Amino acid sequence: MSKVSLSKDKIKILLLEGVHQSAVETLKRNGYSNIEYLKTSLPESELIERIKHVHFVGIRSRTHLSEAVLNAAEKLVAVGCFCIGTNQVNLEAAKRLGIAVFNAPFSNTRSVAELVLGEILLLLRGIPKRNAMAHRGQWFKSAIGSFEARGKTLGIIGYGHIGTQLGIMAENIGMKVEFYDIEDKLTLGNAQQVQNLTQLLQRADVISLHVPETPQTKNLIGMAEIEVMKQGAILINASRGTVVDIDALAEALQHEKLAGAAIDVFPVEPKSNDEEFTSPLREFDNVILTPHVGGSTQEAQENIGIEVAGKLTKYSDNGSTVTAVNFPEVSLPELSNRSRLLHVHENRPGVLTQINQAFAQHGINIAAQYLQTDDCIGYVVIDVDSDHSEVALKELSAVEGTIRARILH
Ligand SMILES: NC(=O)C1=CN([C@@H]2O[C@H](COP(=O)(O)OP(=O)(O)OC[C@H]3O[C@@H](n4cnc5c(N)ncnc54)[C@H](O)[C@@H]3O)[C@@H](O)[C@H]2O)C=CC1
Ligand SMILES: O=C(O)C(=O)COP(=O)(O)O
Repeated sequence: MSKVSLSKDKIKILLLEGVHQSAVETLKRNGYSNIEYLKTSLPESELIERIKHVHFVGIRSRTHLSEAVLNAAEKLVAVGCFCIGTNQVNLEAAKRLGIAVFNAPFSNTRSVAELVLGEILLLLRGIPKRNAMAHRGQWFKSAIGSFEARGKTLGIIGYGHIGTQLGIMAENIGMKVEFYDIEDKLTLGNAQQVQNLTQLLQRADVISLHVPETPQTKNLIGMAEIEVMKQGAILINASRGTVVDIDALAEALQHEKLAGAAIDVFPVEPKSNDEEFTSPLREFDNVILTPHVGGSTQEAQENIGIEVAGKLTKYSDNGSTVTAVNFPEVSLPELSNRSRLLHVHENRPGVLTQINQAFAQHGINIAAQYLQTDDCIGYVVIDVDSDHSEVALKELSAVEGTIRARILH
């Protein structure tokens, strides 16, 4: 159990993977100056050492916050994922330890959709191959294997924030859009939801993946799925590397079942720009290979920096967990002339009663109380008169089932 009551200059923040400077500026503007900024991710052993002393950590998709890392993070209050995906964090372990995790669910979605649209156009025209040949001095002027996008069918797997935007843009250039999603979705434009994945694979000229990494999406596209795709179809994956069986894709390209592919994410990605990228796809001229840059634009990164740093400062300053991905969400008013106690506990019967009884015994008046729970933890926020705050924190910390308690003045 950790108890935190610190002035802002003592709150240590570790930012990894070169998050945008807008994050640093946002934190500083809010009074947080104790920031360590690294351009790379860190291997697990080094992370375990560094994270021990840190109250907030900011990462992108490359840093793995495993259970072992989180267990070592004795002081960690929250994690900021400066991206959409949170699969790199053991969310359950973080929750059990009372560590809130935030992300930026929208800020880079447009960037991914735009990149994919460009790739669709280039692949339908066979440009990646012609480009590679031209670089080698070969002149391949021919209409063979070169098509307009107009009238072709785009099959989107995962019709969420990215899939929907891509669908609208693709319709604007005359494509027919169909999608498969495990949820019933409001269709935008003239898109049509199909009932099963096989149907989508059979009908689409281009398949683009926009699902999260989950146990269900692991190898969602393998040999059997590629087999049912149209002869000469195109496959695009800018979601997560685990979603496509890369060996199956390489084989399909070898046999010219597929006319091309664009892959931005890989089962194993280099840890830094200095490490060599290895993949069986490197040999294919008709594959656009990009180094996980779907969301890497100036606009997206700047907005993400502001958004996630804003969520971290809000949680630190006022306790709000709105949009946390692994935590009960509590929206809180500004704190004025009082102290606020934040208490994360195991969700078991009687915790609130214990708190209220302990406060009553010590004559601590509760000015406001907010509670949200999920099946695993509860998060209660209590505003008290500042005179009583230290006693209140002591009492709160002694409550059975307490995971973390902290105080804000
Ligand atoms: N390449 C890059 O740089 C980036 C990659 N991403 C990846 O793209 C993914 C999607 O992003 P968003 O569209 O913002 O997410 P989202 O959560 O808005 O949409 C995901 C959609 O996939 C659906 N889905 C989930 N499991 C499915 C399954 N098994 N089969 C079919 N549909 C399924 C969901 O119902 C949802 O509609 C992210 O989870 C992230 O992994 C996101 C941003 C940048
Ligand atoms: O937002 C996401 O999920 C991404 O995949 C982008 O990851 P990145 O911040 O570029 O490492």
